[in-house]
Amino acid sequence: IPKRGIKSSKRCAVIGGSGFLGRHLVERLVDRGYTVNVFDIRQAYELPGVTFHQGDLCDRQALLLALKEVSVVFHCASPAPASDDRALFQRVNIDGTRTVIQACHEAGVQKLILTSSASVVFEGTDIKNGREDLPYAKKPIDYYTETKIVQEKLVLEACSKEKGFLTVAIRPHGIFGPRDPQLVPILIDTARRGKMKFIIGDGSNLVDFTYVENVVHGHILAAEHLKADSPLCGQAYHITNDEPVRFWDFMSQILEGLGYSAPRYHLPYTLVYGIALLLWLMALVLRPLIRIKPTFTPMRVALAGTHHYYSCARAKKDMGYQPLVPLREAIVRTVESYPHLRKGA
Ligand SMILES: NC(=O)C1=CN([C@@H]2O[C@H](COP(=O)(O)OP(=O)(O)OC[C@H]3O[C@@H](n4cnc5c(N)ncnc54)[C@H](O)[C@@H]3O)[C@@H](O)[C@H]2O)C=CC1
Ligand SMILES: CC(C)CCC[C@@H](C)[C@H]1CC[C@H]2C3=C(CC[C@]12C)[C@@]1(C)CCC(=O)C[C@@H]1CC3
Repeated sequence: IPKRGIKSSKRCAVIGGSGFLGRHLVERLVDRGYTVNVFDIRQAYELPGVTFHQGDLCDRQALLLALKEVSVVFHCASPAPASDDRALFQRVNIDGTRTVIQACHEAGVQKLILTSSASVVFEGTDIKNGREDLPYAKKPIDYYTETKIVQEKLVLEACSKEKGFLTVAIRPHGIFGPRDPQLVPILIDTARRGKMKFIIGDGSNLVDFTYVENVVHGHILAAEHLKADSPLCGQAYHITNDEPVRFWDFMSQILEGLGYSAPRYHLPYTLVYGIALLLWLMALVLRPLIRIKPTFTPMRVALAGTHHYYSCARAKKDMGYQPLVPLREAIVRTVESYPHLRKGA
């Protein structure tokens, strides 16, 4: 029988706690006096006050061991978007999230905080100051996004005040910061291969990039404000730096900060998108024979060439969210954290 109510509210589990966001979240939770269980397919580090449970979140029995005595669960595990593996996304993000919800019920967990994504409403066309009531993308831009939509719906629909199980979804966008395995490493790899010479479109499109510590702050605020009588129950919240920036200015600042040239020449958006689509289709057809990983995927081109920034008004109103680290400072800290990616290093 689940024992709700007698557990410490500062005992939590972070599923995906070995990952980029997960580890920053774990570190902050420990600083705030939480006892943390990490559940992940890999153990990436050790930290006093943190117990590691290695396992796959699709394995309910393994999860149950990590959720024992836990009152709050943060679920921030996902296969990397770049894997582009439909079956894997379906298994982990959809079936696995069902298993997480079931295990939370069995273990008597009181709160589940999901890391969703602002991309659940993005279809490859402009979004300006988008609010959470925008409809989910009818034509999601890739398999990753398709399964993030289903995942978010599953978690929000599971919210039940009657059962004493409360859920909320955090939708960050373009997370960056120290130890990020995606944005900066992919950008620098592309530059090193001489492919960062072009700006896709006219370069004026505004986008949200969110410093990892601000994303962590949003998650902890959500967990601490999520109560049966709070407006957070079963809701989604955008968490960004609240400072939309030109996509190409942001990329240029990172590139120049690490000693690389910023892109200068312009290419028409529709041309690059068309080529990316063609390459993606070719890669799909050839997959049984050879695995090709194009750098400029349709998803990346759409992200690089359209406006997509989101309003955080709901998070400000319901949980008092304000970004802790402004964009300028966040870029400086990020650039300093990658000495090994500097030009010539
Ligand atoms: N990085 C970004 O820009 C954004 C990320 N997100 C979401 O934030 C969350 C965290 O992303 P990142 O930290 O960037 O990714 P990450 O790849 O660094 O971390 C994900 C973690 O999940 C773990 N994991 C994957 N499959 C698992 C499984 N079957 N069982 C247990 N653990 C598993 C991985 O081992 C990894 O440690 C994800 O849910 C992602 O969808 C949302 C918006 C933007
Ligand atoms: C090759 C260049 C045109 C772009 C290099 C940078 C990109 C790798 C990143 C720019 C925007 C990022 C982003 C994500 C991953 C990394 C970028 C494409 C996400 C897809 C990660 C997962 C999400 O939920 C949404 C993110 C949107 C922004």
